[in-house]
Amino acid sequence: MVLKMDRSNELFEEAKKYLVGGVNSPVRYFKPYPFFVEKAKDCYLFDVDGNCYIDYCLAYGPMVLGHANEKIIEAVKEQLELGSAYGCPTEKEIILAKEVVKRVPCAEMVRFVNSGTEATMSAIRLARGVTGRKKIIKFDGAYHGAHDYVLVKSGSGALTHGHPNSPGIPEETTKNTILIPFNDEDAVKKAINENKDEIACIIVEPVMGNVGCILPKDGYLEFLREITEENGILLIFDEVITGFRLAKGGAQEYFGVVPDIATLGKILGGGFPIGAIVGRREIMEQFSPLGAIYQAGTFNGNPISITAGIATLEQLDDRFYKETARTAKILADTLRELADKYNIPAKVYNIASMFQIYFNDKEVVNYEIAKQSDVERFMKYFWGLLERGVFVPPSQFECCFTSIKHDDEVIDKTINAMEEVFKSL
Ligand SMILES: Cc1ncc(COP(=O)(O)O)c(CN[C@@H](CN)CCC(=O)O)c1O
Repeated sequence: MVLKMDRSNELFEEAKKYLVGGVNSPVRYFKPYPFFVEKAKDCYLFDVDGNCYIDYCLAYGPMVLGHANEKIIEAVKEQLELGSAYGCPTEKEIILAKEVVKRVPCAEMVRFVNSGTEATMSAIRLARGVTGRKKIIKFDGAYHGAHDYVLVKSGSGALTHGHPNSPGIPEETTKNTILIPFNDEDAVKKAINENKDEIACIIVEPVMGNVGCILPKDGYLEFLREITEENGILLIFDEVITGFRLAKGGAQEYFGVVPDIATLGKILGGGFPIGAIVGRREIMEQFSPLGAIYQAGTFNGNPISITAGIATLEQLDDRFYKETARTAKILADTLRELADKYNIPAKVYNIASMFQIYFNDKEVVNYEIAKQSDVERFMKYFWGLLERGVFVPPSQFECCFTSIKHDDEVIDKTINAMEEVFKSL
């Protein structure tokens, strides 16, 4: 079965002349060339060759209400008539900030920015400014956006395309970034003991969504909370993926562990650019203009993203969380059953609406093990699904997501496609 992709191929040839790799974000690039999207609605993407795909990528996470959500469109259309950027504060920023504070356990105050990258970059600066310490701990394979502090042993596209350590970052910067394996308590203790009183923060994805889907071991997040408190280290939960996805209050609510600072993005913008840093008042008030730690942005809190965010959060009700978790579990269980039925070594992980399969016979508890997965077999799985109208992110080191629009009929179609693919894996 071969997909008709002639127009995408033409566009790709044209795109490559002006856009590096024909794309504006490396994760969107896959060989021989990506499909180009014409439009999207609910759980579907429609490409320029007339192909329709059930979408489990959801633009790498934001589109949990489905594409072109009517209430978001209506709210944003109304706002567009009132203007799109004022350079002045608005009431809507208060409204959304209050909604975030209501949901996110560690949030007493909010600073809106325009991407997860800006959020984690500013959160790390905040931690360093507040503690007066230079060093940070991040975990092998974690991806916290594309900035200098964290592009070391990074996941997501950095790992997919073979450059987890990006060139162009001075050693003077990265020497302050301590790398350790996820889910390894001794490694944390050792790093802290070897860098006594020098570590400003530990930044962690509570569930690692950028090397596939790696869950924290029981008690691991609680352990991080305790050991950071004991050592005057600020704990940052990077909830750009897990925020508002695992629960209304994200991973903090789901696991019952409250960090000092959290970073948010993706879902919060309802399909428009957004990021946020949240935390306790005495920490957040050290940001400019009250404090000296500078953080700023032309489009910070812009009326369009804020409007979309308000319209999004109000739709994330109990049914949303129950349904998206149910469908993700059905698909994860299906993948487990198919791997057994066709005798293919695989491990499948799911939590709330997140799931991913690793073609690996070991339990995937960290980056090193994830990297041993059979990525060639994964891409065969990817193409097999795509040819059957199902789009998962084109990398073993990304995560799949369900939306509220992935109903039982869509799930059944997906299961049929998965069954067909496993026959020839
Ligand atoms: C946990 C986490 N933290 C920060 C970021 C950076 O957010 P953005 O700058 O892409 O909005 C991300 C971004 N995720 C990737 C995909 N896994 C974004 C996709 C892309 O780079 O195009 C993230 O997952």
